Amino acid sequence: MKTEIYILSGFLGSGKTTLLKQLLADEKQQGRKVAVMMNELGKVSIDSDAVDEDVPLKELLDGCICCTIQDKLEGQLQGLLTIEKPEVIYIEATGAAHPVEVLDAILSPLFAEKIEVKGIISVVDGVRWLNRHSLTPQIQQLLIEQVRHADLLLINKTDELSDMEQAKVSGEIQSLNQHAFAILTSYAKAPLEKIRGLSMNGKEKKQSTKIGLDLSLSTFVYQFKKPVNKEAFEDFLRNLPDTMYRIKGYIKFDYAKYPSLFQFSYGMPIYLQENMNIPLNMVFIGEQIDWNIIEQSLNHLEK
Ligand SMILES: Nc1nc2c(ncn2[C@@H]2O[C@H](COP(=O)(O)OP(=O)(O)OP(=O)(O)O)[C@@H](O)[C@H]2O)c(=O)[nH]1
Repeated sequence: MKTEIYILSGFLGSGKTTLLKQLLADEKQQGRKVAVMMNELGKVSIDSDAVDEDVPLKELLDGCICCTIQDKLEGQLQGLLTIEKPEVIYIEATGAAHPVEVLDAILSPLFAEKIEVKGIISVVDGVRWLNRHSLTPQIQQLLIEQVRHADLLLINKTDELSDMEQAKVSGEIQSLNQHAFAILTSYAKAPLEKIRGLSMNGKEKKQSTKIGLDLSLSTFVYQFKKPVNKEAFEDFLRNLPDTMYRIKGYIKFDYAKYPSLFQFSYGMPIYLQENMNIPLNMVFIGEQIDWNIIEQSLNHLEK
């Protein structure tokens, strides 16, 4: 059984913890084994009070997921997966994290096959959204990215918005992200079956258009069975669409004794020769990618 992972994204104070509490109460009813990972920008995490004592909690203090503590997150996740073996993990990402960075931080090629990322749920503070123009351009951009990359959107704090304002926020948000289901909520009260029904796996995801293209952010894990030719692999890289944001994993070239760790982000490839055998898993994160074509090309490299 794979461990399900849900990412709760959204700006500071938008209502992520309020949502998390409901999800945890529901998990308790279902009797599933749950873990929570949180990261906060400040030193002290108040939100951990929201979590029951029997839920393993890994707090990631001192920074956002995206940069300083990415390795720490990976290590903690691996620890959880090998020791506690929860059935489901909720990751409450700080308001300062970009969804691609969060996905990147949790999808390690060493244990990607043990997890199933169910989706990114972005909680938007409706009031803050309407007043966003008073925020710095960087923060406005981050708010937009969190909306654009969500699989499910909660437009929260509707109790503080008039009907007209609610219509305005939902219109703006839905025009930024047409594939995600958007729900107007007060105190993040969302139908939980919408959350449970999410899937981010590029190949399992319901295709959203006739041409079979997946419009949203999605992930894919490939396992090489054979060594490949480096020139052919580099040809494959050159033909990738610009919306392939990250690739990382282990690949073995036909001339080498051991695999190389390969990293690719925004078009830049990096190779690092390993000195032992490691399972040849490669993780892909992209948007609007036809994963069947990627899989066929990778299969072809192994011929
Ligand atoms: N009026 C109103 N307040 C809400 C709503 N949802 C949450 N709040 C309040 O907003 C505050 C922040 O909510 P949290 O759930 O802690 O938000 P968060 O996104 O986890 O915040 P950080 O942990 O700071 O990122 C709390 O005081 C909540 O009680 C809502 O729909 N309406």
